[in-house]
Amino acid sequence: MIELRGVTKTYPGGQTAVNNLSLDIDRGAITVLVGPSGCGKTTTMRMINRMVEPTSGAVLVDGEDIADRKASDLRRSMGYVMQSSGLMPHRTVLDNIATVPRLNGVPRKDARTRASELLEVVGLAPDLGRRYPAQLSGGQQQRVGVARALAADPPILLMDEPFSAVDPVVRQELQEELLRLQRDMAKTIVFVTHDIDEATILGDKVAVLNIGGVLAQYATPEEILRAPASDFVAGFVGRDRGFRHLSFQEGEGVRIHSIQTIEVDRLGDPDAAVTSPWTLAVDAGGRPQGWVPQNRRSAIRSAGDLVPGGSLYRRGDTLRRALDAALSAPSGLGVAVDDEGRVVGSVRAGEILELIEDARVSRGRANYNTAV
Ligand SMILES: Nc1ncnc2c1ncn2[C@@H]1O[C@H](COP(=O)(O)OP(=O)(O)OP(=O)(O)O)[C@@H](O)[C@H]1O
Repeated sequence: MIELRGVTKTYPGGQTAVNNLSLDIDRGAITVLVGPSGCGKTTTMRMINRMVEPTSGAVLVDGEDIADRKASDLRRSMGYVMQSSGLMPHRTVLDNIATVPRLNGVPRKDARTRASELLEVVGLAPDLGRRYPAQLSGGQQQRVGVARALAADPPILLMDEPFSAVDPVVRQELQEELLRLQRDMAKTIVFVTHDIDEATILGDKVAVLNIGGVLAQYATPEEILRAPASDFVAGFVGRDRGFRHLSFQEGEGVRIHSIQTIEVDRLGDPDAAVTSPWTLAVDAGGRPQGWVPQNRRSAIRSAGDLVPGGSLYRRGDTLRRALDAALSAPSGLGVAVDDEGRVVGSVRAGEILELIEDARVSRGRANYNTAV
């Protein structure tokens, strides 16, 4: 566990970046520090590996004051991933990943073997290991940055805006990858971001900081969305928080209705019945391909003529996914699929809203009153 005990950092020149911050960071979990630009996130993180020394207060790791540890040893026991991947441009990807193990005395061959394994762990092809960082895309560089931070198998991983320089699609992939890795690794991860969505997706716990490194709220993402502790937090969490909170509500009770389907191969067959206002076209494996509106049946003769579908709801997904499936479907019928992606039926927005309302009521009035 990492404990910040009344930590303050005033930079030379008088800027107080972090003011009397106390925080217990759980072992084996992802703790996200989030807040507006300049609120002291990076300073806080850097006090954990002594890249920045606190002006007062203490940081403890497993009960030991890190001021008593040699800074270079401490840093090697913590992986560090930055926004710009921070890779050394004149070294190959493999050598970059092997850097810290080499510094720790691991023989070159062993360090490179481990580096190759790590490339695979972070989802990169082995042949990329021979390239130089400039020959990789931004997203690939960030993956290498993660591999390098993991190379010495440190119990603690510090990640400072590691995914903010890549486009939203790659960013989502990297977030999913990190969560997948974390399920196996169970590292103690401290993750800095200014993006509240990223914070709520990744964090087991989220610390919202205000300017001056003042802790505004420290709670689970679910709680921060449901019950922001102050106007500042509510404002920072921003719009759609009610909707985003649905990400934390299980969609198990969602009713699945039967749905009329037609195989795409039969679209050209005028005898193939389309009796519902909207019929879902499926491939031979039963996977959804798009919609046939009854009033345009004659114009839809092949897969290319179909009206595109919306998002899909898998059984067990959250209420947010269920509602999104229903709202994004042109038919108003959210398509529900099984784990293999085969259509199992449809879900309806009105029923999902009823479930949301039921859940709200059963959470209890007192609880809800603190949320609004
Ligand atoms: N080396 C430094 N010397 C003086 N002031 C600094 C130094 N580093 C940071 N600061 C100031 O301390 C405050 C907090 O900076 P910090 O980088 O920790 O914030 P942050 O929340 O990580 O910001 P961002 O999201 O913009 O990266 C800012 O006002 C910043 O200008």
